[in-house]
Amino acid sequence: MQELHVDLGNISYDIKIAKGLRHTIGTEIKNIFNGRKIALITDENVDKYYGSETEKSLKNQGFDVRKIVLKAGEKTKSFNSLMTLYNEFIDFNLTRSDLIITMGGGVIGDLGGFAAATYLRGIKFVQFPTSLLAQVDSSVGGKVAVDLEKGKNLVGAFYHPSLVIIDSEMLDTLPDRVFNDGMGEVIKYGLIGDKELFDKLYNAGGRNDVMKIIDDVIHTCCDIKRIVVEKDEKDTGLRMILNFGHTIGHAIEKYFNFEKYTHGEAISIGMYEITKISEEKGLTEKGTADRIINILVKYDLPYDVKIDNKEEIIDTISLDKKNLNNVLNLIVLDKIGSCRIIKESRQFFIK
Ligand SMILES: NC(=O)c1ccc[n+]([C@@H]2O[C@H](COP(=O)([O-])OP(=O)(O)OC[C@H]3O[C@@H](n4cnc5c(N)ncnc54)[C@H](O)[C@@H]3O)[C@@H](O)[C@H]2O)c1
Ligand SMILES: O=C(O)C(=O)C[C@@H](O)[C@H](O)[C@H](O)COP(=O)(O)O
Ligand SMILES: [Zn+2]
Repeated sequence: MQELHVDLGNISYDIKIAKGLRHTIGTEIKNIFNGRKIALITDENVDKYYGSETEKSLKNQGFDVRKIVLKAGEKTKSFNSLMTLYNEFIDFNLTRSDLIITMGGGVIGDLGGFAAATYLRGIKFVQFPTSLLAQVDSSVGGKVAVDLEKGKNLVGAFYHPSLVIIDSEMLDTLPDRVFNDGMGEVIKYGLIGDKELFDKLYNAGGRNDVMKIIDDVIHTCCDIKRIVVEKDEKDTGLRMILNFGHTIGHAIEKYFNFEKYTHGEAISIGMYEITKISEEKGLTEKGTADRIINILVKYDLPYDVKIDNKEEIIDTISLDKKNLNNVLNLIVLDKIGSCRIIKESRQFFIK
């Protein structure tokens, strides 16, 4: 088992990473929770593979479990789903001494985490991430949210889990497209802070090679995120680097109505596009954008996209949460493995 401790004073928590950990989830939960009721939130795909085993493992420890299964996909990260969850919690008489577990990808983690942050003004929750993206990124750091029609994660909170349980064997049931989507965020970690990780992924042959070193890859990404979040929990400075590629990426997701591109795909385009611009402006080492294309192609990730209405993208960028007083905080690479935050206006995106 590999373990990390996110040190945030009285809201600190552990991240546990081990193959097969799902089989003992009941015991892991028993170690950190002495209440009785658990609302287990998941989606229909994850439920199909892991729903009954997880429920059984929890019930074997004496917990009273209510499994709530939502539709899969980004559109589930909505106020409608929140209402469904709140109503289920009330029906189950879930109280502040009880627990929520989010078992799924980033959609279930972000939505269920926000439900946990707000129901009864906050009840304890555990992240049990099942997609690559959720295991390397979204389950850690406490950003929980829902989307609005106007954009991504526009309503949310910083609300940390009490524990993160990661079993990389669960990635075996991921469709290739979803696995590669998670690789978008993994590549981000290499680009912003770990050239060695980037080189490993660049030289790997694809999914099978990555799976040979998967626990180390997950540990490396979670550790980078842990260090950043410990220094800037509330995203007022350093944490913005975790948003590399997201200014454009989130706008692309929204432009295509959250249907055409997944999050990892959209930020892949965002990472390439911003690097192309920053390289042209002499802010980034020459050749970096080409290396980004090469690695994205290896994982079947897109890097460019035809946009008819560029104004709309730029308007959405104005809603980016890193914008303060009309100043855009953008993340650009110095070179692979190193980045910085720059302050710009929307002119940056207009040639
Ligand atoms: N909070 C954060 O810090 C943070 C970080 C990165 C991304 N995000 C958010 O995460 C979301 C994307 O997460 P995602 O890519 O996990 O999407 P997702 O939750 O939609 O999962 C992707 C697909 O994989 C399926 N799936 C998940 N685990 C599976 C498994 N083990 N076997 C088979 N199928 C499985 C799901 O049912 C879904 O169809 C976006 O909303 C993004 O904004 C949040
Ligand atoms: O944890 C962070 O901070 C991140 O920026 C991680 C991102 O990968 C993630 O997509 C996050 O949800 C984006 O946050 P937002 O503040 O831009 O909504
Ligand atoms: Zn992201």
